[in-house]
Amino acid sequence: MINKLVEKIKKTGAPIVVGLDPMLSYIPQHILDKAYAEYGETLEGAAEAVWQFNKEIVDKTYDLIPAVKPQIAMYEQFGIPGLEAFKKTVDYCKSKDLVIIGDVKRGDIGSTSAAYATGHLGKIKVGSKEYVPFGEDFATVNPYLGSDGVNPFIDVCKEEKKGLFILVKTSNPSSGEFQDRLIDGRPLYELVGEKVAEWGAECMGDEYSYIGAVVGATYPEMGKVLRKIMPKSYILVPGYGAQGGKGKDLVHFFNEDGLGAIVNSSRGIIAAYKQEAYAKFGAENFGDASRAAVEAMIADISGALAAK
Ligand SMILES: O=c1ccn([C@@H]2O[C@H](COP(=O)(O)O)[C@@H](O)[C@H]2O)c(=O)[nH]1
Repeated sequence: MINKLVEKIKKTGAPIVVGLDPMLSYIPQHILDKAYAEYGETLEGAAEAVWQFNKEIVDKTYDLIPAVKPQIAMYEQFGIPGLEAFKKTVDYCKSKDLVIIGDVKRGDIGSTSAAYATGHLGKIKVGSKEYVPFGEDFATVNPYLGSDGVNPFIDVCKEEKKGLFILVKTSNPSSGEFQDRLIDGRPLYELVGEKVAEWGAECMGDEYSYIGAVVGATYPEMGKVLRKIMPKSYILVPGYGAQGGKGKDLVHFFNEDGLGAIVNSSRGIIAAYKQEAYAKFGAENFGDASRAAVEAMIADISGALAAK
């Protein structure tokens, strides 16, 4: 799957991911009204609105982008209907040939990680039948339980040709509380980065490893150091747009080949119609606003890379 991701990035010229993080407050009223008319003001109604919202955004952007990143928390908040909307979204994105990064941030003791890995990246046998539970291509993994919490994910990736993005340095303001703590004079995130490079070396695709890392756009200096520590790992970079990251901050997340990083924006794309810059589209045309925001993001990042 890493080969497909790299190929799609080269083909689109867009090292970006659209984050499908739907909140009811981002969904235009006409979509909510229609879903509630059909299903009532219920979890089912909310999940239907989420699905219709996602579908329009995917329809308006899929030809520009290599990948999407549905954030499972935004679906879990609507319970079982929300998870059904997550699965429907994954399947729809697959039908559009997009690479799907499940932002699920899982990780536990080995036996539990194995079940998470099966659920998100693998297949499950039930009697004589085999099922694909959620079917993402990549999953985000929390490595802070250590190798035995990560290895079951790697095993499923090897079997299924899938991939991981392992949390190394997260984009949030307090990520330094633990991740920047010094151990033998080195910040913890660097040690985790070294471990990602080690795991990744055993899991090479054609050019890059299918074991990647998450490093926040909000910490460009650390991104520069981590790029060197993990030269063959793709870096998923959240924190662009709504969290303040800009193209010019991100150039050192990329390798000299112009590859090696993929930048996520969620609210900045899916709720673009609420921003002044895209207000002219109006809520009715929110998908067109998202498309314009994707185009602006591509121009920002490729402009910054060209000026590097
Ligand atoms: O360090 C991290 C890891 C994951 N995320 C996730 O990315 C998106 C960001 O959303 P925006 O609306 O573009 O801010 C969201 O799903 C986070 O859970 C992150 O932000 N930082």
